[in-house]
Amino acid sequence: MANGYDIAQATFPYQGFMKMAPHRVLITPEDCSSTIGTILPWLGFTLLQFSFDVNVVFIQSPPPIWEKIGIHMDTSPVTGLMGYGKLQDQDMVLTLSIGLQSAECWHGKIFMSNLLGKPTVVSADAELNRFILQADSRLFEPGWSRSIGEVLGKHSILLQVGDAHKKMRSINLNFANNGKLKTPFLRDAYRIAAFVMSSWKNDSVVLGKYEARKLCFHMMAKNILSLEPGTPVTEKLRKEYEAFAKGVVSLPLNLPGTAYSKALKARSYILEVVWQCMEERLCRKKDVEEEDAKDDLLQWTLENSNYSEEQIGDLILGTFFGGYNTTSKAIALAIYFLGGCPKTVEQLREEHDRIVQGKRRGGNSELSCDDYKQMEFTQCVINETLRLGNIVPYIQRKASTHIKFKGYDIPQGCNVMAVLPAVHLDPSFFESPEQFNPWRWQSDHGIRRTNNFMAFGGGARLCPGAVLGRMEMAVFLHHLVINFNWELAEPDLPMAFPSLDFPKGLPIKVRLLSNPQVSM
Ligand code: HEM
Repeated sequence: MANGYDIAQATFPYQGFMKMAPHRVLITPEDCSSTIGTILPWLGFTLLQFSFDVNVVFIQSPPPIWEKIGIHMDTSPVTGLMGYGKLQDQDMVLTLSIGLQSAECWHGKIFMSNLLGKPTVVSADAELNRFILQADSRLFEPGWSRSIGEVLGKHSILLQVGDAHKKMRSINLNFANNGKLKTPFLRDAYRIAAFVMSSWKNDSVVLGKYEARKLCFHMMAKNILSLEPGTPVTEKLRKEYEAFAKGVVSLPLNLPGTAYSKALKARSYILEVVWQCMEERLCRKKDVEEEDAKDDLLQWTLENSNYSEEQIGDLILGTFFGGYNTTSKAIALAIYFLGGCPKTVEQLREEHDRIVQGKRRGGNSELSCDDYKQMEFTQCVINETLRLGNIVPYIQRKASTHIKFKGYDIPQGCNVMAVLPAVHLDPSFFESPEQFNPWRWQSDHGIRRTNNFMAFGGGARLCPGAVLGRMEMAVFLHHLVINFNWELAEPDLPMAFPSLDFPKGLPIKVRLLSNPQVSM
């Protein structure tokens, strides 16, 4: 790849699923019942899931014994729940599960395993993944883990089926509709990104992960509850949301100190804030003049749905989670990838400098919808970040009925896990998949389209915030490249225990460009 940057050579651990071709799956059932095959994964899994902070420390200092016997925990988002290693020179992958069979054998791209004690069909196959995503909702229902249901709430959109799902989805689609993207969202993202970066001092170190989270949090807080950045209520809510987000994918152990129990506490606090906002709005409703009415998700839902207090709470928590967690991780990953790829930054900067010059000529200061449309290379960078980054590494469903697919039987009631990175990192779909290469997305007709790109899911549950998430990423990158140079202040690899994160917060050293393009 002429322009590509080889992430693999930059010790970026994203190779996990590429080892998964059937002929490389060599562990036999007998090996599975060995001590290494059962105790280690079990122990590993328990510890890893116990608390996110413990996870990170644990992974960063693997016991030397692991190295000796040739097992290393794969810290890649690709194999979030799995350990990968070599035993007697044979590749093996162990699924880490708490069940009777704590280790399973891998047999090709579609296989049965036992995850968290539940029989699960794991699909690393592009066709089956598409089938799962696109299938009629009568075939598959949501199969997310208990922690998701309990932390996000029983009315969460991720758990809804049939008409209840359609109804909640239409509220989400209305929230993130294209019309809003053109004006309020673009304006808010522009201002909030400028606000976030205005505190970056020349030659200082900032934590990229938290800076990205600030943008995404404030975007959601403003457009969901009309909360402005910087107020005490917003800041307290932001802290609680961090705890909440960490517990969504966690072992449902309600013991003091676990990510799960912290998330449940945070959930109660956030719901109190939401309900208080609701009450204020309902009390003021009659007195408020039409033009003073809030234009946010809460107001829209109050006026246009017959949802209960509980349903509104879960809707808001879910939209917040969807909009805040994923997009901020995508932005942090983009900062990380771009930091190692100066050619991309150069081309990105050219694109954004051109936009800024155009704006100056037209006498505008903020970004317009037409400016956004010109960000073609930026969209390639975003696609590539999402392909390689795999922020949502898998999608969980449950077979509602007995399903046959290409000679495989999926029993009714069985969990199904569509592993998205397996497709995104498959060399038959993406040449040199381990390379961060935004140019792969360019084509003579604009941005290349492929049904092997599944970062936003697909079908009836396709992410309703995809366009909004992309726009936030683009606006953040706009401010970043036209104002700053940056580099990693110290090594910090993205890890996936249990969900993608930068253990040190992605410390980057930022330098103001000598001719920054906008005043912040
Ligand atoms: C880069 C950013 C994002 C990524 C990678 C992403 C990814 C995804 C994926 C893969 C799904 C499908 C889940 C499934 O099939 O069960 C999904 C669903 C969802 N996303 Fe996003 N998302 C992003 C941004 C956003 C934003 C900004 C919002 C907020 C408006 C949002 C709200 C949602 C909601 C509410 C769902 C559930 C949809 C349903 O079940 O019908 N997402 N997202």
